[in-house]
Amino acid sequence: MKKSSTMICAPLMAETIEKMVIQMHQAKAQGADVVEIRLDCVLDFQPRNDLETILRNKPLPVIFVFRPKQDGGLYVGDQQARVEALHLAAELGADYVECDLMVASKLVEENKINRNGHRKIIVSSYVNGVTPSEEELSQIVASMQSTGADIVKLVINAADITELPRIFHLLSCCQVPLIAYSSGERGLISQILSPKYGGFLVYGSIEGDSVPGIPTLVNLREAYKVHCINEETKVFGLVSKPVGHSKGPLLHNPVFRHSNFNGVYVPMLVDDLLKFFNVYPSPDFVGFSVGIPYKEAVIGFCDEVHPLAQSIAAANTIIRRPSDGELIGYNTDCEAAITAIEDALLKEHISINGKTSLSPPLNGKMFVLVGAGGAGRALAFGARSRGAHVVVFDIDYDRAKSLACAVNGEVRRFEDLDKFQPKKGAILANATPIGMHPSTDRIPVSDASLGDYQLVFDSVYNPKKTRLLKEAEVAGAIVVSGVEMFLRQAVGQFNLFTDGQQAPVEFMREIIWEKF
Ligand SMILES: O=C1C[C@@](O)(C(=O)O)C[C@@H](O)[C@@H]1O
Repeated sequence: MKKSSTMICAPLMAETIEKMVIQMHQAKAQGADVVEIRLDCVLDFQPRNDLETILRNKPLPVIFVFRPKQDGGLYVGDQQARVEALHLAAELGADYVECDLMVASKLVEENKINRNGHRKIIVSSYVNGVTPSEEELSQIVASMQSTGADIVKLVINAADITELPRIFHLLSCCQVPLIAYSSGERGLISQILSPKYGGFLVYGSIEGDSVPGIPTLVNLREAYKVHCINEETKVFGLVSKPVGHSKGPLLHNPVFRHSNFNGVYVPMLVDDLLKFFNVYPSPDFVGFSVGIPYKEAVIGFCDEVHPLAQSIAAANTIIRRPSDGELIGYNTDCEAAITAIEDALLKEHISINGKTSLSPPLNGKMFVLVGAGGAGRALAFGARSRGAHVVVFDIDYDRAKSLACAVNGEVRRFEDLDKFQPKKGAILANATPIGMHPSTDRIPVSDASLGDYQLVFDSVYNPKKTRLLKEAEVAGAIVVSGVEMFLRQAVGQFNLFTDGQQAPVEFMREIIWEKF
């Protein structure tokens, strides 16, 4: 059976009917296809009057929900009154009425007797604890369907991203229209990818009135372009922890659309890499970006590693080879960061000398690196390959030492960073997350020492201009934002994700600098 396309539903939880009416119109303007009216949130609810007002003013199809306290709603009154209100909603012409299993059979029965055409009953259930197995989930849905439900809704509370493929399986196999998802950051992709697996609808909140655990309508429409997702859509995920700071979805998704490439890029909050790669072997997930803190550890999960990533011992990109499903690791950070720094030095040279320099701009320079993790390794190898002398600082001295050794550089104690005297013309590069959103007031080096550097680079890209860069600019250094590295590594990833399609670089640059 071909499933119809997934709708976007805005749950509305205003306290007055007047506000509900305003919000229904806002939801429509923000791209909702249907609204859910939470009757249990309305103070002093007057069933007939209030339902009629909603139905008279609705700009979109309406789902009425009257959720009791035990299911996470606000209604504490009499059960009979609740069923009667829902029944009245159906009678007055609601498009959908949602109820819990407890009252489902009663409502379905009454609705059948008075049925007049299209109103539909959604029967919902909340599953707490670990997500049940695929078989158990199918049984739950079957028993819910046996109440006579037109649509079944299952809300799961996954504690780990590795539980979500069970939801995907359920959605793709289910014969009855099904809403199934897990809320929260760890469940987010079960919502975004619902259209791929044929879900009946996904939820998005209106701007300024966010609902915990679900994305906003604008996010669904604009960041994830969920209306463009279908069965064939290829999924790319950012494997990271934390992941919420990433601007990757805001960049990759519009670029996929712009290039007519049927892909979606989603944040994947991964707690355990081993469990993750065991549970996500599906060919639907065709590629990954890798963020903190996994760039080094993922090397161990790749079947093959590109020589550059191998020498750096860190990957920020993984592609699942279509022919055999093998995972291939790449590093697009290295060239991204180094060319961003080189271009800024070349530009400076031209502005001072009026002509371009013939020698590689990093050759012979001191490159002071703070942070010897995955991003730091890429910077160190890149700087070394351009002839720079690398000095490494990290709070983990042994980690700094082993990186310094690998690039024939020097290691220094982290405590000595502020009083370190660099050579004239030295570069300072921050490859730690210090200063990243939301801890934007943090800085890895004291501002007093910043004037000693010719150029300061920060791999942090959110915010665009970190405190480190602001202070470095005041101290007179050339500054290079992590945004430039982020853009360039994403260009490299686009080429790999799309099997060689040319990235629309100018379009990407515009998004990054103007829309972020
Ligand atoms: O370092 C970064 C940033 C990133 O992790 C993100 O936050 O989107 C994505 C990675 O591909 C990249 O190497």
